[in-house]
Amino acid sequence: FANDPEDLNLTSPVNRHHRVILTFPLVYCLSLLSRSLILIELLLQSINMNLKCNLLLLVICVVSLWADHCSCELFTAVIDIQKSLQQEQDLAVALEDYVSQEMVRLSSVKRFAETLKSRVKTDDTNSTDLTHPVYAYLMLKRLGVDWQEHVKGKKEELKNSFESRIQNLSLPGIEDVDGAMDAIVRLQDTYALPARMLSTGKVSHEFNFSKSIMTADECFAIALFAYTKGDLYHAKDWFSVALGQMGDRTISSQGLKRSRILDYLAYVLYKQGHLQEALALTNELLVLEPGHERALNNRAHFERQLANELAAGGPRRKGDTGSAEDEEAIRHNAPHREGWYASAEFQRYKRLCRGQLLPGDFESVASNKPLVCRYHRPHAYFYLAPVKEEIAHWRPLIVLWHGIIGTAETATIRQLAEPRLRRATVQDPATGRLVTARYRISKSAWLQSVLHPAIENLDRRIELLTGLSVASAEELQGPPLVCTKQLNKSIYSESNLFLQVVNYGLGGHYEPHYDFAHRREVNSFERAQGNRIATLLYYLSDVPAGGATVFTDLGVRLLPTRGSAAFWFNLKRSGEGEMLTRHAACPVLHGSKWVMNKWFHERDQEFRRPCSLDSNE
Ligand SMILES: O=C(O)CCC(=O)C(=O)O
Ligand SMILES: [Fe+2]
Repeated sequence: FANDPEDLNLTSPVNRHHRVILTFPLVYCLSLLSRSLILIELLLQSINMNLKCNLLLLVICVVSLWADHCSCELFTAVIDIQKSLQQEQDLAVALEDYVSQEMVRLSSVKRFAETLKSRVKTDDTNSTDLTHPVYAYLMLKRLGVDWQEHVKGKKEELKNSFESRIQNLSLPGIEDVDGAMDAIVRLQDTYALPARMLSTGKVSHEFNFSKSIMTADECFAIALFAYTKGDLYHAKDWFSVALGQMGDRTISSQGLKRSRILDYLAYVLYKQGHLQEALALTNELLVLEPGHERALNNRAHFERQLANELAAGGPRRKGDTGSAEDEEAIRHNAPHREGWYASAEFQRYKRLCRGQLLPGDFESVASNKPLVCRYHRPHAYFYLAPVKEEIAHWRPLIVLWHGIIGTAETATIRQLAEPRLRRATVQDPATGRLVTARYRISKSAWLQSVLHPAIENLDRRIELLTGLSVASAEELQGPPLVCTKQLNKSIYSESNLFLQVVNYGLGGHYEPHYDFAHRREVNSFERAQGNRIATLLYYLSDVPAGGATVFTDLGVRLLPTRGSAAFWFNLKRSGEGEMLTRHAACPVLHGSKWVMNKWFHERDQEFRRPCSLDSNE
């Protein structure tokens, strides 16, 4: 059977060449890429058919160029995506130039072909003549070299000049389109957004981009993306929307066939146990393409299954009916959700991101103290301008300090960080190596205090505010943990003040984690500076939708506001990690989220935050 439910890969209508389709632009947040490709398509249509093949090559060449040269992972920082918008015009001009040069070249090739043809007609050379060395030489030259020079030489020349021109642009790559699709599906999953809503550019009640209505092709590509990842739940949603966007058409303007969507959708429905619906769609497909072999097989298979079920006493319990409960069950059973993504913690994380608070959230187990907002004067420095402190949680203490960093300061820091942004990494606990990961989508830059007086001022302010020393605060980006082995104490006290500035990407997030290192981790912070005793997380931007910082074990949700900072101790006074500080950055739904981390280390805090004999403190 084509549709053996045990064998997804074999029966799946997806094959490798679908990856090409996946490279097409689909997501409004990468609309520049989408428009570039539409431009290519328009150029294709507007010129004569002879050029079509040639230009198809051009498209392939552009796509492969993107794949080759762009390892910059634009999707991992919104600021980079914004910058690449400027490239669109340059790409359009480069393509237009290339097309006109190609047209000149092709007309010369055409002329050459005509000359050859007329020569053949008038030439009376016969095979005996070719025993003559001069005749033979002329003929061999003509056929061996001359035509190649005419056709191949110029082509290479044009292609190379076009390629080098394109290489100077930092265009998005295939990984960016994949990253954008991944982001869409992540946002959909985290914030429980229906594909229909997203397809019209609506990510929340406040944000509705009517400019960004997705076409059937664009929805289909996201569906395929989810499908290839084994995420049938979201694939089904997007295939359905793609079908809806087709209206009555049997083929879209970009060549997507209705039958193809029906094929996938029927299969996904079947995999989810919705036999009746799968059969209905397969029948619809067969009306369009009566000879469709897989559909014929499938129909027979579905009918047999339905008959078996009927014989066994009607449809299976809930499940074939597409009820909400069943959807939920499928969602949990979907292959890619096993383990972590199906865990209670991940569900709690998503709930907190959505802002669905439950009784007990924000409440300290060990304290009945009410949460308060107050003016805080930890030092005489703050006498005239007290800090606006909001207690978000008592034990462990998590506070928000509002207006702790000015708008001009946030702008300066963002400017300093921008050219230094690199894809954020995480440490592989087993090897100690820094690696990129899907669970952390952002770019970060490390700024030294001496870089700008604004940072030095800030450091002084936070030393007075937290009572902690910044002398052992985080060192160098690459790789900070490994570096601790090589750096000695004197280096720390000289180049001590580093800040990590982060710009999140599309749907950018950082899944639940601890900021402190576990003892079992290779290269844990222990050696030179000690572990990360506390975190100060500055918010350098507002985030219009999404992007909250959530503490999954405490049920605490902090909303970023430009100029505020969150502070908490990662370690107990005994030096043990505070396991309740597990926290995460929720996916950014809309906007460009900037944060800055200051990680304080244990060293130099001995007298500022002395140990306690109480192991719980
Ligand atoms: O951006 C946030 O909200 C949290 C960031 C964070 O936890 C981190 O960078 O370690
Ligand atoms: Fe963190």
